[in-house]
This record gives sequence, structure tokens and C-alpha cells, in this order.
Amino acid sequence: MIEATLCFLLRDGSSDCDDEVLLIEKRRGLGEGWYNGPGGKLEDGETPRECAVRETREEVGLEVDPADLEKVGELSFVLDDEAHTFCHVFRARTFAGEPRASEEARPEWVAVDDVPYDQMWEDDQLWLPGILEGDTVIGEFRFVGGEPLDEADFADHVLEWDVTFPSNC
Ligand SMILES: COc1nc(N)nc2c1ncn2[C@H]1C[C@H](O)[C@@H](COP(=O)(O)OP(=O)(O)OP(=O)(O)O)O1
Repeated sequence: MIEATLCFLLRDGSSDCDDEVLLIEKRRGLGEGWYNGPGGKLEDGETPRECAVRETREEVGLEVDPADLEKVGELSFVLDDEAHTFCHVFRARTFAGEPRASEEARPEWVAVDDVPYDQMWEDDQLWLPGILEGDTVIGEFRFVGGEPLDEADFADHVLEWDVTFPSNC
């Protein structure tokens, strides 16, 4: 099973608008061409928090202090009844730098009310709005149809909201 992370960075919107979230347009690999948060697979010996910091730096050039990352979700993606990916989701409002594009990702600040769910993984519309509003979640999402995951069909899901994660995870 793959262990991975997603990191959603938030900032105040311009004028009286809602918050904005930093999304990436993924340029390669799983989910290529879709919007997502910065993130990726854990490397050997790496904690999820360290992975989220590294992937955010590599993909969009922003520095996040691990202590500023709030663990807000754990998502299990199941493909044809087998665990495929376990994803740790983080949220932060404090970071340094200006986003820049990389080989993997094109960053874009998007108002939280304008997140392009029609250009994202089908499951995202079920859990990301809650995360962007400040909630926490554990979810399981089942896909069918074989590899790769991004060509499989979304089947069903279970969600548990308002979860408390240990501060060190
Ligand atoms: C199934 O639904 C998913 N939804 C969302 N929002 N994100 C998902 C889903 N399944 C996987 N992901 C995320 C988890 C990771 O953040 C990325 C995939 O990461 P990738 O395979 O590109 O990992 P990297 O380490 O960045 O890849 P390289 O080996 O190319 O560096 O998608």
C-alpha cells in the first residue's frame, strides 16, 4: 500500500472575499491534469509531516514549518477491495515564500468557494469542502475497475467528521 500526503495551504482572500487555497495542477504521475493539493508519497524513514513539508517545497517552492501543519485528515483509497493508498491530509496558514511552478505542479490560489471540483478526483468534493471550512475527517473511498487508480470508477465511501488526531502525527 502507498502512504502519501496532501497539504492544503490557506490565506486570506483579497478584499472581503473568502479564504483562498493553494491548489496545484498536477503535471505528471497519478492524477495528472487534475487539481489537487501539493503532496506525494512518503520516502523511506520519513514521517507524514516531513513528507508534506518536502513535497510542498519540491512542488511549489514554499517553506512550511512542520509545527505549523495541522493534521486534518486520514483518507483510505481502496481499489478492487485492496488497500491502495493511505493519505495523511494537512492544513496550514503559515508558510514562507511565493509559489512557483515545478516539473510536477503548476500552483494556483483559488477562492475556497471556487474550487474546481469538476477537475479533481471525484472523492474530493465529499471531504475537501469540510477540510477547507476547518473540520477534520477520516474517510474511506472505494474504487473499482483496476489500475491505474485515476482511471478506476468511484464506487462508494464512508466518512467520519470532527476527528481528533494526536498533535505529533
Ligand atoms: C483517490 O483520490 C485521491 N484524491 C486526492 N485528492 N488525492 C489523491 C487521491 N489518490 C491519491 N492522491 C494523492 C496522494 C498524493 O499526494 C498524490 C499522488 O502522488 P504521486 O504519486 O504523484 O507522488 P510523488 O511522490 O509526488 O510522485 P513522484 O514519484 O512523481 O515524485 O495524489
